[in-house]
Amino acid sequence: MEAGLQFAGVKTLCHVSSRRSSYFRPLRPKWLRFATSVASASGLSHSSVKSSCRSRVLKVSCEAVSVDVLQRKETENQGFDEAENQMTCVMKFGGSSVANAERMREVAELILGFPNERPVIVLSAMGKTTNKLLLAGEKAVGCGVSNISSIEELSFIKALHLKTVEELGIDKSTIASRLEELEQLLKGIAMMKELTLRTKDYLVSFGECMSTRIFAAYLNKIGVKARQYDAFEIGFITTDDFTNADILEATYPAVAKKLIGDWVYEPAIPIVTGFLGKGWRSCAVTTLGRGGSDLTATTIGKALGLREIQVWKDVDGVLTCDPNIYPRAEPVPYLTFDEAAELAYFGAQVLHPQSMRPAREGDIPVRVKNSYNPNAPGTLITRTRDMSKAELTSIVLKRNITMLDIVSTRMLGQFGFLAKVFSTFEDLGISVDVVATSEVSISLTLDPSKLWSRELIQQELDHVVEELEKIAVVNLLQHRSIISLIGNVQKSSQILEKAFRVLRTNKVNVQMISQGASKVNISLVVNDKEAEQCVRALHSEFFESDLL
Ligand SMILES: Nc1ncnc2c1ncn2[C@@H]1O[C@H](COP(=O)(O)OP(=O)(O)O)[C@@H](O)[C@H]1O
Ligand SMILES: N[C@@H](CC(=O)OP(=O)(O)O)C(=O)O
Repeated sequence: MEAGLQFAGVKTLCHVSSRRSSYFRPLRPKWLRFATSVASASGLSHSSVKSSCRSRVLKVSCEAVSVDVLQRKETENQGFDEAENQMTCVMKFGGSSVANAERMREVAELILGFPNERPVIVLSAMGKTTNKLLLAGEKAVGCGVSNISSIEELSFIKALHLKTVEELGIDKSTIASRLEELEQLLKGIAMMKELTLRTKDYLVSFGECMSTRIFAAYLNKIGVKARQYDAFEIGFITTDDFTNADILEATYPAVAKKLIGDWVYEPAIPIVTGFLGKGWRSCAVTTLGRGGSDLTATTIGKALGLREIQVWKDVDGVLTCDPNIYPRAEPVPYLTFDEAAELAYFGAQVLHPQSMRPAREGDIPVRVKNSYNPNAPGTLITRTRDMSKAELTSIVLKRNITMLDIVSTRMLGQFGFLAKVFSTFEDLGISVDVVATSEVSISLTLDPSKLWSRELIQQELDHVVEELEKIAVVNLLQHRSIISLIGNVQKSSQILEKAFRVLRTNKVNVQMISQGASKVNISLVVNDKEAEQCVRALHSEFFESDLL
């Protein structure tokens, strides 16, 4: 029996007989995953996969072929157990999961507790290191070069990392040069008296660069082969939007090629920095926005075609609302990618807003788990789920929103009004979140993540209003919140009936309502001051009324 990897023009790249211990065992999903990874690693997009009882054929859409991974193994003429033992999943651990030496030990144990998995590990910076680095940078701007070593946050970061290294019994040299470089960088910031977005990204990268080095060294020390990777060195190519960069397509084949190539050469658990990338023009370190390690994990999952992506947090999964607002929030067992994306986009801090995109594209399940309570089932996020009994899944709050009411000054029926409004936002580079329209009026909210990360906010808003006032009467409303009801919008009447009953009882006036095209989200805009109380009341109604 033969299996083949074929490329467009039906060029056979290699045939491997099943008599030998082979790369490809026909009809096995593992084989198919591997072949897909190799195609990706070679920069080839695969267009179709065929299978028959005699062979599986992977067709790809271009002829350029460089499958060095295969060729190397063929010449070694070995069995391809490593390929059979491809990496199986990605496990991402957030800052809270790797906050100190004890937590790192527990995470190592947790990973080793899955003997059937061969994971890629993605780590965030230890504990609150990212916040501390940013604060240290801000202080450095004004404190003078000679005072750098007395910045409290720098001392804290040094002490935390050195203590961790010592407690784990690994060599100080693992991070010593990083700490020295960090101090030099802060001196540079003090000298320049400025902290640009580009420098901010370089500054925060020290967090992930140190946590991954420490963890990889610890695994090696306890006899588990591990290899540390800086994402910006292995093909995480991004836009040059410092502090909020987007991952570019070129990332997938590059990352697959590097990780699979190294694994095949000598298997070792990859320990990859979350959150970081490399700007395609600047070649400087970029970051993917706060919480961006989730996106690193899903990107690797898609790049390698892994079976599962796990994100390990400090809560029992995605909850029915933010536990900081309402501690009785409950874990949500199942979500679709659409629900999770909407939930993340509308402010649930538990997942990075862009992180569902690669998982959805690669159709790879995402499991949100608690590293403090590994036995809890967590949340499983997949393409589809049984919605027949689902009503509301989760309630999300996004605070400090700016809302605009725009009413056309022209006659009813004037075409082109909406186009003019949106082209104004496009010209000013401002994204819009929630929209409700009639023919001559439009209410919308502005995306705070795009807006608040910039300076000159008030001037920008004034400018927006000035531009829009050329065609409309504009009312700017600040200090609003969006409450998003995520769930089965096929039951929207039922959801709205309950929601409005609660809001009426609480004497809350809804200022705008919108149901997104994704059909999983109804958004309500209310005053900031009333928002938390609304979320608590809605939670009681939707998730606890059975208990009363
Ligand atoms: N709907 C929600 N479900 C779960 N956690 C939420 C939700 N909304 C907000 N959170 C907060 O998100 C935190 C987990 O996200 P994050 O801090 O990014 O984790 P990590 O740093 O471990 O990746 C939780 O501790 C919780 O306070
Ligand atoms: N360290 C980065 C990236 C990240 O993803 O962190 P966490 O997984 O702890 O949210 C941040 O704090 O934003």
